Parts: sequence; structure tokens; C-alpha cells
Amino acid sequence: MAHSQPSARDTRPLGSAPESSDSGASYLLVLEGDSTSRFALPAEGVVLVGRDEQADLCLRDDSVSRRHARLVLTEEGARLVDLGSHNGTTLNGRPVDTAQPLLSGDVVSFGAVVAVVRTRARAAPAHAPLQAERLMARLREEAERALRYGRPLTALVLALPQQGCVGHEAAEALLAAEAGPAEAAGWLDSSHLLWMMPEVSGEPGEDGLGERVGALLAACPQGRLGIATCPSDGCDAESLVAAARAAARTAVSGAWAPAAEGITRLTLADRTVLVADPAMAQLFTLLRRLAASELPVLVCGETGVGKENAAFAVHHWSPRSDKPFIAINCAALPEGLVESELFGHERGAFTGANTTRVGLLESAQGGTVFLDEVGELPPSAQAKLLRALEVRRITRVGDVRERPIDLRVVAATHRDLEAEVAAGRFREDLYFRLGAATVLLPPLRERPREVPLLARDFLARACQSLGREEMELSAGTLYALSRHAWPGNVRELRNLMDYAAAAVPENVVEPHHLPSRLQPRGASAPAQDLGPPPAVAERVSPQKTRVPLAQEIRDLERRRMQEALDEAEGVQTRAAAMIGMPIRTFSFKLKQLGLQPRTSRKGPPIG
Ligand SMILES: Nc1ncnc2c1ncn2[C@@H]1O[C@H](COP(=O)(O)OP(=O)(O)OP(=O)(O)O)[C@@H](O)[C@H]1O
Repeated sequence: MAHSQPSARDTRPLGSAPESSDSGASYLLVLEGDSTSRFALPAEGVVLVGRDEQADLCLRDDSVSRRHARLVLTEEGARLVDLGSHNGTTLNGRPVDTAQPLLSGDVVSFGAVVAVVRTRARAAPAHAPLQAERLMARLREEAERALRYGRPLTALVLALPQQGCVGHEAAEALLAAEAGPAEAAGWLDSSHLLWMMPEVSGEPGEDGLGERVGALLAACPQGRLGIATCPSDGCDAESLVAAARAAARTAVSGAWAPAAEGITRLTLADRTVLVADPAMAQLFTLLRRLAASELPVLVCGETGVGKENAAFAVHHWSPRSDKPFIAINCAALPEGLVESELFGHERGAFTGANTTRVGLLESAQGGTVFLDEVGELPPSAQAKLLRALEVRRITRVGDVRERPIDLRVVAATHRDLEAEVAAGRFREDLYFRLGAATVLLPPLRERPREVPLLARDFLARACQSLGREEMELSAGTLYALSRHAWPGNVRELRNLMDYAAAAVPENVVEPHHLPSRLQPRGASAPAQDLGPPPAVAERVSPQKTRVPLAQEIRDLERRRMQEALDEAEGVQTRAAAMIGMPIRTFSFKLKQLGLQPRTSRKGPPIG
């Protein structure tokens, strides 16, 4: 078989240097046993998965057959085929009997080994594309259009219990009769149907949407329906489909659920962790399993990606949760005092040691110690730490007695520790000791589904702590957030939302409120990217004399909508009719722009 050159498995932090330039590449996040790794997928070719030494993705787990499955990658997309494996291959929990198309966010199991697919967006294929790929290409175009012109867009995903069950034909017949000319629908795989609806904002009770949802569920009574809207649930086709599919999974049979239902909110003591990305969901499942054991865990990922939260999750779910969780930033330990900070010291051990002090490791007695940035530990401290972990005893600086310690260690690093070992900067034996289980956290730019969710959540929390009214993110702002690379990851997003809550006087955060590094540039910016009104724009960048056309149009649209709303005394249907805008679009934009009637009319809510 002619294989293209598939890449070797990689246990370095996802998206970390030196691959950051390659962050748009496709890969599988593989969860095998107690660790995770990344397998880069070739753009085209065949990838054999199995226990066989010759397999391209060589797995060790006994549940995997020697030749278990095959991935076929072409310019049309990726397909998954089971090769008659003993324990089977599943795609999103369903057995793979025939070749199945793979989409970003799909969860595949080869026996007991789980892999989450991340594929980059492809250009629309030229000839005879697979239906799923063709649909995704359409959805990409629609999402781009929706963002550019501030139009609503809704994606429905219907999940049927199994291939060939009652409902397939009924769903197709209904679509043939009901789908409008601007809409598109089809099967993503054997049991997931996508129906994309431009100009539909997904509001409950919205004209036309409710009846269609009802008709679809009546045609497929065992189906589960998930609904996602652009931009609030995602700014790209992959995120929208992932959101709608996750929502469908949470719906009960014969009912629908909004995308918000597909989000998991983990409460870990006083921390709240939001999880929506399928890879993150799998990683937290792995962390929960690891928590029950005593294995040391090494969490790898870029700065601000959520490594401490992952470490805390291990502690919180472990039998040690009622004992201390001590987080130590190894990079911040004062030079020369690293050992006394970690292991403690006796009075008089060195100049300035006026009292005996218990070290950080000892103070975590019975609990978990989180060694953040463990790659920064100096060699002498590495040696002493290794010994302490092996003999489960520590010796304070200036003392000869050994004291027993009972600890679980979770370490974290943004470095490629394997490379640090190769360069002689990190002890190999300590690396093996700490990395019994290695968990790679993907950077935020590789989990776009989580960006709007986290942004809204952080903004709500920031507003609450400032005691101010809830704020919204405009469609243009969500789009700008979705285009940013987030080098500072979740922390950068959180800081940005704290800043917005503190600094933006209006209740809607618009793109011009964002720092310049996030300002959408060029023609690809959507119409919502109003930017500042000219006066403000001049203040911010005096050299800027021209306003992008899209911005002017949007200014005009906002003005006209406001005037109509005022004139119609807040009655949306009248205001929309006055300026010849479909009511659905009018009310969608109203919300996105945060417009309110400026009349003194008192009475029931507008519309
Ligand atoms: N999924 C999430 N849900 C909610 N908050 C999150 C999530 N992930 C990260 N955060 C928040 O983002 C911030 C950064 O996360 P954290 O400190 O865990 O990152 P880190 O990878 O340990 O960073 P560093 O490398 O700088 O040590 C924290 O305020 C954390 O609570």
C-alpha cells in the first residue's frame, strides 16, 4: 500500500513551538492509557491504525487489533474505515460499519483508545465531493456571509439513533418539501443530518423555526435535535456543527436542545471550568480517571491554557481532595532559595534563616502539590526532588533528619521537556518520574468553540464583581475574538473581558472597544466591525482618515434602525416595515447592536 509520509506521534504541548506556524494543520489528539499525544495527519494519503509495528499510527493497547482501521485523506476530506477489528471502531459513540466521513471535533474509538479529530478547513472540492464536505463548504460560505453582513444563521443537527432506523427517509422527504431555496441540508454521516438556515436567528418561538423543528421531530420521533446560531455559538462552520451536535447529544429522544446545553460547567470547589471542545471534554474525562490513581501527572500546554485548572481537577477528584492543594510556581522561586522554599530549613541553616520553616512540599502533607513550570527547576533542586519522590521523605536544609511526606505530584510545563532532557537541562529520570501520565492541553486557538462561551462567561463574572449590569458582545466583537490567535490563551481572554467590563461605558462591547491587536483588518472584516465613530477613530489613530465602506454602511444601518425604532415608538414590526427590513433580521440586528427605542413610551416590552 502506498502511504504518504505520516508524521510521528508527538508528545510536545499542542501548538507549541516549533509547530506554532503549523497550528492550522490537521491532527488526531490520541488518548491512550494514561497519556495523550498528537498524531499529525497528512494532507492526503492513507493512515493505517493498529498495533502492528508497520502501522502509521501504532497503538499499544491490547484492545486494538494489529490492523484496526484506516483513515483515507483526500482533497475531498477524511474518511474512516474499520478493517474488521476485534473490538470495533466507533465514531461519536456509534459503530463504524461502512466508510464514514470525519469532521473536526469527531471522537473516534479504536477499541479502548480514543482519538479526537482536528481538521483544518479545506477549500471546496472541485469534483464529486462527499456530501458532508459539500455541506460544510456551504456552511462556511454562509457563516462568512452572515458575519460580513450581520445576518442571522442557524444550524440544526438531527441525530438519529442508528443507521437505517425509521426517520432517515421521513427526514429527507420533509427537507425536500420544507427547505427554502437559500437553505441546504444533508447527512454529515450515517446518523447526523445538518440543516442550515440562513436568516434564522434561532430565537425560541421564532417564526417558521418552531414549526420546522416540530415537523422534523414528528418525522423522526426518536431523533434528537441540536440548534446552534452564528455568531453566538461559533463563528465558523466547524464550531457551529460541533455546537449543534453536542446540543443534540444532550437532548432527550424526540426533543431539541440549544447549543448552551452542550456545554459542561465543572464546579471544582470554588473554581468553575467551562468545557465545550470535544478534545477538552475527553481530556477532563482522562483527568478524572487519573485522579483515582496515585500516578504523577504531567500537564503540558502553552501559557494560560488552563494547566493549573487541570491540576486542580486531579486533586479535586482524588481521594486527597480534603487535604491541601499547594501550587508552586517553580519559575518564581527566588534564586538561591529554591531548596529551602521547597524542602524547608532549620534555624541557622544559612544567613537570614532566623527561624525554622516548613517547606512547601511538607505543607502539602496528605494532599497534592502542583509544580508549575517544573522545567525551570535548577539541577540541584531537580536531584533533591527526585530523591524525595522516590523515598517519600524530605530533608530540610540544614537538617540531617529525614521526614516522611505523603504527596500526589502534578507537574506542568510550557516547555518541550523531552527536548530539555536531550539538551541536558532536565534530568531524564525526573522526567520519567513526573510524566507517568502526560496530558496535552490544546491552545485556545485550536478550540474555537470555547472562545465565545468563555468570553461571555468571563464578561458576566467581571460585570457581577463590579456590580454593573450585564454586558453583551456584539457580533463583530465575537467575530474579532474568533479571528485572534490568543498567544496568552484563556488568561488573555479573561483579562480582556475584565478590561471590557471595567472600561467600556456602553452595555454592548463593539470591536472598536477592543485593543488594536484584535481589531479586524481589511476586507474580511464583517459589517459589524463598525469601528469607532470618526471622532473617536481620529483620537485613537490620527493618521486614519478613511473609514472602511463596511463600517460606513453599518453606521448608516444603525442610524436608520434607531430612527425607525424611535418613530415606531419601539414597535419592532412597524420599525422593520418602515425601512423595508425583514422583521427577523431587524430583531436579530437590534439585539446585536444593543439598540433601544429612545422614546418616552412606557408600557409592555418592545415588539
Ligand atoms: N476552561 C476554563 N474555564 C474557565 N476558566 C478557565 C478555563 N481555562 C482556564 N481558565 C482561567 O484562565 C486563567 C489561566 O488558567 P491557568 O492558570 O489554569 O493556566 P496555566 O496554563 O496554568 O497558565 P501558566 O502557564 O501561566 O501557569 C485562569 O484564570 C483560569 O481560571
